[in-house]
Amino acid sequence: MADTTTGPAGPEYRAGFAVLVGRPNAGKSTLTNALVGQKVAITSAKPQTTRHTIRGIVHRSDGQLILVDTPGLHRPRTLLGQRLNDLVAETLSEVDAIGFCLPANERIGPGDRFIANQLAGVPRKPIVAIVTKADLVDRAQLTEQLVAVDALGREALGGDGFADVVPVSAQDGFQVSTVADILINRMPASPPLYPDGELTDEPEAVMVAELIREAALEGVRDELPHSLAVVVEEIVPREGRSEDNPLLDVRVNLFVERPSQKAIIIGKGGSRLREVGSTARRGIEALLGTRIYLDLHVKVAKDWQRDPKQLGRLGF
Ligand SMILES: Nc1nc2c(ncn2[C@@H]2O[C@H](COP(=O)(O)OP(=O)(O)OP(=O)(O)O)[C@@H](O)[C@H]2O)c(=O)[nH]1
Repeated sequence: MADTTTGPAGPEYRAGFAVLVGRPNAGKSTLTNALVGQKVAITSAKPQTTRHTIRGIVHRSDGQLILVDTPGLHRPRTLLGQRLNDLVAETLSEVDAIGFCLPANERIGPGDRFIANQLAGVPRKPIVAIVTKADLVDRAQLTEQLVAVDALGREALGGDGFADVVPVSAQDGFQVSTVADILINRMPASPPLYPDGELTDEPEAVMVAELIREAALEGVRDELPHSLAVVVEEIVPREGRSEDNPLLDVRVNLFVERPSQKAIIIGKGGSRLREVGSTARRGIEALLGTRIYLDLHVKVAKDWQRDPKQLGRLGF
């Protein structure tokens, strides 16, 4: 048997799972990308350690940090919100550390307090407060926010509060490696859980949907935050193509809630949708390693967030 605490860098090697939580727009996805340093790549290796979607893996000589997904912690206003919260609670109980993201440029609000109180219910888990978007404030404001966040931790969690409070800017790279240091230090001693170079094990269709969602939201995030669902209907090889020149047909539906949102996605004369299509297509071709024909349809599914049947169809 191999020594289970020895990794490439010797006995100090650590590996485990972390999740980033925080209210919508807190900067979780941007920080994940900055930590991982790349977008997604496919992997076939799947250790049986987690049932959750892996967003990315930070590989370092002293450890490995596996960032699992949480769809965001929301106040349960809608049915979708409740389902998300159940999922979040389950994820929180299974990770080794939690990173709680709070933007430096916004006052701590009821949404943050709600999440802090939820975190207080997770037993004996290191919770690191990450003050994001540090580039948007000056030093004095940043200090003030760090103090306020520290106070929130003491108030909500009791005792010393958060395990750490750290500022970061994912945008200009300030302190990104410090955040990785702090989280890796909270991981158990363990050999690497994934081979190097493998970033996520999301099924291809989920990653295809994510690339399209990202392209579709680019520049219009404020207008369409949680009202866009992307469903990959099929990914099939085009018939009659030779083996050395394959083409995949990728058919995708984008669901929005209102005709006005459909108009935003499509743009004047379809110009925006064409742009979304070509941006997403480049990403998908790189991901799948083959040329694709991308067929995008935008549909209105009224109030889909509140309809259990629709939720099932959309994969929630
Ligand atoms: N200036 C600045 N902007 C940032 C930084 N990190 C994130 N942002 C911006 O903040 C917005 C929200 O960032 P996301 O990473 O999408 O936030 P999120 O927490 O994943 O959001 P949800 O998916 O809604 O939960 C985006 O417009 C980002 O470009 C940062 O370090 N500096």
